Amino acid sequence: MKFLRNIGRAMADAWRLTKPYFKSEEKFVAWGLLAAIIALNLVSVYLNVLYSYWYKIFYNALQAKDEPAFWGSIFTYRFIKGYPWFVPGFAEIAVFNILVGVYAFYLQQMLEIRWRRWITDNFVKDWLTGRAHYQISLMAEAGSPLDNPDQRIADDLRSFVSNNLSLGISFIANIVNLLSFIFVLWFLVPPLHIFGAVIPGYLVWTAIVYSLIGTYLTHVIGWKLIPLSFQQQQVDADFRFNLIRVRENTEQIALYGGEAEETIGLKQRFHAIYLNWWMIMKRTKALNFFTIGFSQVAIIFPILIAAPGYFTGLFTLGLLLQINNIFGNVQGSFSWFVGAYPQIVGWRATVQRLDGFERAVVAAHVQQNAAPGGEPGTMLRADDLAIDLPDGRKLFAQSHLAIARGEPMAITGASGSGKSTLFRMFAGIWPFGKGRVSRPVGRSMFLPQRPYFPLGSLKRAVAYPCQEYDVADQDVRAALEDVGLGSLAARLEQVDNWTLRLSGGEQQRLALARALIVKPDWLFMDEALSAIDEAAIGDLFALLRARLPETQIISIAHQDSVISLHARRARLTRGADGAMELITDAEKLVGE
Ligand SMILES: Nc1ncnc2c1ncn2[C@@H]1O[C@H](COP(=O)(O)OP(=O)(O)OP(=O)(O)O)[C@@H](O)[C@H]1O
Repeated sequence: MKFLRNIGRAMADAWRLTKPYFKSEEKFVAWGLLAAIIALNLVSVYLNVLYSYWYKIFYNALQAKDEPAFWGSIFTYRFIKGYPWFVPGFAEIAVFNILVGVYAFYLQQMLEIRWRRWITDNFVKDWLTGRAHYQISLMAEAGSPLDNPDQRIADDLRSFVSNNLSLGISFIANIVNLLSFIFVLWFLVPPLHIFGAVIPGYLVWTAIVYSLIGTYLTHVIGWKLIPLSFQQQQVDADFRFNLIRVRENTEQIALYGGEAEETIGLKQRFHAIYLNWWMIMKRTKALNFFTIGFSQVAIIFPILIAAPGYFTGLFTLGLLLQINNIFGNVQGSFSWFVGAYPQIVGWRATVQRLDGFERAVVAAHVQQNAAPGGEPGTMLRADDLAIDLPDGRKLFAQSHLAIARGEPMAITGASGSGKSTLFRMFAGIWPFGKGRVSRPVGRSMFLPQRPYFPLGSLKRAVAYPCQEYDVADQDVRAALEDVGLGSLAARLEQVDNWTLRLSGGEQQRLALARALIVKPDWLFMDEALSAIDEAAIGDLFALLRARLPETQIISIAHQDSVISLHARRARLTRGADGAMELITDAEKLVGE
């Protein structure tokens, strides 16, 4: 019962993931390809049935030493007496089999890549819209982690689509194969007379019992592979993620001389792969003993069952071998589950991981919507605002806060006091807390201390988050010149890992160039000048103000040289209840 319930749940999950594509704008192509693939597979079943009749003709010709019949069976069509259909020779069946086999697979691959493209686009979109990717990362800290979303999008989707198709199609083909051969076997073999009873289709019953026992035992031995396979995908992804971290932080690691530590860390990660793999190996060994043994017995089993009929003269050699072939097909189809078990195990684990991803994305959107919000206004304003940490601890408590347009404002406070988190709240990405935050109308831009650069050309790095094709080359060059990176202006097309290539100060200058291009109404800088040499800070700030006269600047800053550039100040300090509060320089605050 539990087994059937599990199968039902797996099918429901898989269907939920499958359905959208077959109802999408690509549905006609999808259904067309699927229908063609299934049709070709059915033709293949039909060719198999033809083969079984061909066997009989062929072996009877051999037994009768009938040379013309022998050659005829290889090259020409043969009409079988008593049957309403004809049997082509071996050559014709083989040619059709080749064509059907090649095109069934070709079309299956075509459907696979189209489906994968569609579902990957959708997963990427779901992950990136509504800041779900960020909320998912916060969920891990709030206690419901989703491991390696990248692997789920890249690897799990690939194997889901491919396993779904190959398992689904082979399942359908097997059912049709089974029904066709049961039909043939039932009528081909005379009923068994035993102890005065007559058992029609006794070989069919034998095949059913044999295969059901096989299926049941396979599941008993193999079901533990499902969680192990799930676990394997996770530890593999963890290991790869750690390798990527090393690649991305190669310079820091080299400077720290952290290679030995990294080696141990990677070894430990790999150890998790190793241990889990051992468990998979042991289970697979037990399963293989059974499935390989089962298939070995299946080679001889039908001959053993039918041989008495041959020896008593009831069957010709041709019929005996036909029965063997047909029984093999019936039993093979019944035992589909046995052979496909390892693939089903992988498929189930993949479906679980993708289902987990989808649920996490839904939860992430709910969490994002929980971020305090309010009607946009002319100023940045918060009422009854409280900010918590993901684990529920209180970080910031303030009933009221209003920042109007005016002179640049600097926000200061001790390390870890919550300045960046306050900015996250202003940006609307921090869901932990309550109150109303009314963000100013117009475009806001946030510059973090460590800028992010997408992989690609320098122009893409500067234009980000705008599309590089939406920004004119001369604007990018002018912005680079303005922020003192004129030497880069001639290299816009150069592709590099700019996070590794540029110095910390250059990276921050490049981020300022972005602000010059975007011209936001509100510019939030979170220690965005911290890596720039003291002598240049004043000039760069003056440049920002000159080029962006309409932009309201709010900076988080520690350095006096930066703070002094701001006419308005606010300070995060600990209030009476232990949570932080923002104390503003009231005289200079242009209030409500
Ligand atoms: N995603 C998070 N999960 C858990 N705790 C967090 C998270 N982000 C921030 N915190 C915690 O919230 C507190 C405030 O962090 P925040 O980065 O806002 O401080 P800050 O004032 O900007 O510090 P600094 O001046 O050092 O940059 C810190 O104790 C930090 O550990």
